Amino acid sequence: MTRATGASTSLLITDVRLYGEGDPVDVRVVDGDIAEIGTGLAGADETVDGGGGVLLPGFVDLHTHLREPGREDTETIETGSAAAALGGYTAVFAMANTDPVADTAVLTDHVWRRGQAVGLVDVHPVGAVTVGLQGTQLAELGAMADGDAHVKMFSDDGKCVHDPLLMRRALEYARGLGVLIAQHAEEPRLTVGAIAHEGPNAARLGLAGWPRSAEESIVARDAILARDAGGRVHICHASTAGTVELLRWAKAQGIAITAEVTPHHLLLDDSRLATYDAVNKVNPPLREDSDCVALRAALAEGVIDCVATDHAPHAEQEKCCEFAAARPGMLGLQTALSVIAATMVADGALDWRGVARVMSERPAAIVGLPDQGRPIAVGEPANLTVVDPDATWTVDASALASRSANTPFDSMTLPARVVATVLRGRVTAIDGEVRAR
Ligand SMILES: NC(=O)N[C@@H](CC(=O)O)C(=O)O
Ligand SMILES: [Zn+2]
Ligand SMILES: [Zn+2]
Repeated sequence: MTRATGASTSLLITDVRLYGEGDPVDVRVVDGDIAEIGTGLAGADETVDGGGGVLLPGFVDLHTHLREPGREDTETIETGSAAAALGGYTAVFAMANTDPVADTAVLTDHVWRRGQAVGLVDVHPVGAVTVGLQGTQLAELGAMADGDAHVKMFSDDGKCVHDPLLMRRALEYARGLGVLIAQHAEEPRLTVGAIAHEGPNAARLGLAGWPRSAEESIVARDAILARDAGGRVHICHASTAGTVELLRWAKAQGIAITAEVTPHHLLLDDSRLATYDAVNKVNPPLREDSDCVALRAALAEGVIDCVATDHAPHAEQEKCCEFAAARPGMLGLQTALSVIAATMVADGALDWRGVARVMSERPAAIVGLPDQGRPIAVGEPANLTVVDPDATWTVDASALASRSANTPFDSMTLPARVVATVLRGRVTAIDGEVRAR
C-alpha cells in the first residue's frame, strides 16, 4: 500500500510487560513515537503480538565490526545491520579498522549514509584516533565530528593507542570536541606473539600467553591520563578481574572512565582452547573462570557499565587454520541477548530492567545518543525490542544473518529470544526475519 505523503503511520505492540514488570499492556506508536500505553488498545496499520513477553528499549552496541569497506566477503553494512536488527539492536557503532581505515570524514560519512540507506539499524561510524591506525599521528577528529555522521566515538580498536603522549593529546582534543575515546587496552610490548591468555591452559597447550597485565597496565595509565586531561575514556572489552579493581578505584576517584564487557568474556573461559579450534581465538583472549565471575559481578554492580558485542566476522579460511595463524574475533550481534540472559538473568544477577540498563540505557548515555536508551513512555521515540524470556533456541552458525559463521556459541541451546525490533516505529525484525524497507 502506498501512503499519501504526510499521512501518519501507526503500530500497535500488544500484550507486553514493560521491562518485564507489572501486568501486560499494549503500546501504540504513531509516526515513530510512543503515543499511548494502556490495555485493550486496537486499530493500527500494523500489530505486533508481544505474546506476554518483555518490552525493552532497543539495544545499543558500542562495539561492532562491519568490515565495509574492504572485506565485504566477511560482512557488509547490510548483512551486519540484519544481524543487529535480529539481535534486538537499534543502534550500533561500527569500528574504524576497515580497509581503508575510517580516519577521514569522507569514510565516516559514507558508512553513516550507507547504514541509513539500508535502514535496519542506525550505524554510527567510529572514527580512528590515529591516521591509518598507525599510532603516530592524530587523525582529523574534528572534521569527522563535524561531518554528516557526527562521529561521537573514536577508537583505534584492533590496536592500542600505545604512545602515552598521543593518548594524552587525543583525550584533550576529545574533551574539547565533546566526543569519546574508546581504548583497546593492550600494551603491545607485553603481547608480542601472544595468542592466548597467559595461564596454566596456554602453558599446557603450548600457546604463547597474553598476560592480564598487558590490559591492566593500559587501563591504569589511561585512567590517570583521563584524570589529568579532564576527559573521558572508555575501555573496550574488559577481560580481567584486575581491570575491574582498577575501574572501581578510578571511579571512586571521580575519574570519567567507563567500560564494556563482551558476552563471550562473561560466558566462556580458556578451557575451551583445548581443542585448538580457532573459533575461540579472540582479543583480548578468553580468560579464566575467576575472571568471568568478577566480570559478571562488576556488570551487575555497575563497575562495568555496559555490554558490547565486539562482533568480529572472519572468513572460514581465516578461522579454520592453525591456531597461531587464525584471526582473532567472534560474532556476537545475534547471540548477545541470549548470552546475557544465560549469564546474568538466569541467576538473578540482573533483572530485565538491569538488562535495559546494560544493553541500551548506559551505552546510549556513554556515547551521547539522544534518541536511544530512552524510557518506555508516551512521547518518547519508539526504539524498542520485544523479548520472549521463556523461549530457548539452539544456535546454528550457518543460519545467522551475518556473512561469516565464526560463533563460539554454535550448537549451544540458550535462553531468551528477540521477537521483534522496532526502529523509530518501523518493524526491522520480526520472528527471526528482517524487514527491508
Ligand atoms: N576482538 C578481536 O579479536 N578482533 C577484532 C579487533 C578488536 O576488537 O580488537 C577484529 O577486528 O577482528
Ligand atoms: Zn579490541
Ligand atoms: Zn573490536
